[in-house]
Amino acid sequence: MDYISTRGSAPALDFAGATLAGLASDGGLYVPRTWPKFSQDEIAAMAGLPYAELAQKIMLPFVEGSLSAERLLELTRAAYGRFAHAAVTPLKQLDQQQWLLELFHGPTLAFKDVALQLLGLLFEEFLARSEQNLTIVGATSGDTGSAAIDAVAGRAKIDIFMLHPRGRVSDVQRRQMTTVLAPNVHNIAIEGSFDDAQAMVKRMFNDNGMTDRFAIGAVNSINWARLMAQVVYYFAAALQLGAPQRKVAFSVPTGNFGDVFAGYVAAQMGLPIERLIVATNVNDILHRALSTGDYSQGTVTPTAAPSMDIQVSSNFERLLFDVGGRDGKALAEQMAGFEATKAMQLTNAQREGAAALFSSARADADDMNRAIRWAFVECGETIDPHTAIGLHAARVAGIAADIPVVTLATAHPAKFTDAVEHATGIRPTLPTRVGDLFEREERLTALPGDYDAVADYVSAHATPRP
Ligand SMILES: N[C@@H](CCOP(=O)(O)O)C(=O)O
Repeated sequence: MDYISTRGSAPALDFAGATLAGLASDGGLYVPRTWPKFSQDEIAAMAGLPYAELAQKIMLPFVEGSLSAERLLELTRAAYGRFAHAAVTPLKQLDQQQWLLELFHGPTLAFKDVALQLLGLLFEEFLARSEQNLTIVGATSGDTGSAAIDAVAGRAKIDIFMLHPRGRVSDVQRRQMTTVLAPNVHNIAIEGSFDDAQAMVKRMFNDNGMTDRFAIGAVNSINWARLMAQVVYYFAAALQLGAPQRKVAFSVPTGNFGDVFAGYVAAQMGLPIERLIVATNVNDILHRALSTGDYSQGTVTPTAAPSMDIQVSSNFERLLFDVGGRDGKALAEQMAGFEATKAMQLTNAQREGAAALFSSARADADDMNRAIRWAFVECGETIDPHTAIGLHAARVAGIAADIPVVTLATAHPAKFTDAVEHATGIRPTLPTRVGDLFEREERLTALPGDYDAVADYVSAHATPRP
């Protein structure tokens, strides 16, 4: 399988190359040249497989040429062996129609572990084949940071620099990053929003002064390997609910559009998905784009669901590319317009292509609190604010009663104790596997929201190319 850029001019790469490159050199995102397809019989035969084996089957066509089937299985077994639930992503029934897919049983209690545990191993695998080292530069609104740090802390040939918006992540989220004291881990708290941090990360990939000296790598969902690993749990859930004979809808708490784009990929591969519901908080650029075609960047409003406090959703570019006819040159112009004006109108083809599978809903703080309370009182489940936004959207989406609707439960409620206590009156406790998080020493560097300050810091601390 080879990978092409959404902006049409970067060289095509194989899976190993795309994984190490992260972002394409023309500023675009890598996507597979074609979508691999499974027949309905092939999908039916996957029912009941252990998660690591299912993951190997789903991902094998994407890694062809870079990993053997046997090696991929070793890596998926190692990655998912660290999860605290035997099913890895267990499914829970809430009522006749609503289900929760629990994605927070990994080491850092969020869905990001499902992909990043594997990505850490893939980096190690591919770096061992060459002289190359990797300077990972990432941005986080809360969950990616700790999951990425856990995945690469102490690994040879890797430095990681993780930028988070100062004061805008929960205490648990911050401590999960800043208490990892491995010498290759660098936490940077910047003044500004996640969008500011993400813009700096993307700029660094195109800063020749940096890329000449350092092999910059990505752990955000701009890295294709992240999305590939997230496709698996859509299959896992749908198979348990009767796929491929029965269609399933998914509601996805959405910020950077990576998790829900993985659902789109599952559908392209043949999984019968009724609808993908994009759930946003008041930072609703995606809801506006999908419902009116207006993709214009608003100001970020801090909320109790900080991981979704995002107004520029990187992976939306992958969808616009695919539903807009895969015209890299046209998309490069469209994205250049967005970068210059912070606004863009979807084309008719893009709107119609997206509307065929996606719908969207926006939840404010009241909607979110009501959903937390409903799950708690009516179903006996404690859910986190992000999951609650997904559940709100799932319940108002108007999906036919005979179609199961699965909300992706993206984070453990104990990552957001104050918000959950506010809605339920009960303070959730951290699982023991997280350990003494609040007793540990923290280490972080505060920097202004200024690209040059961040680039100087990275230059001073990263290992140059050999
Ligand atoms: N919600 C994310 C923001 C980054 O998203 P990613 O999926 O592109 O890594 C977070 O929690 O950091």
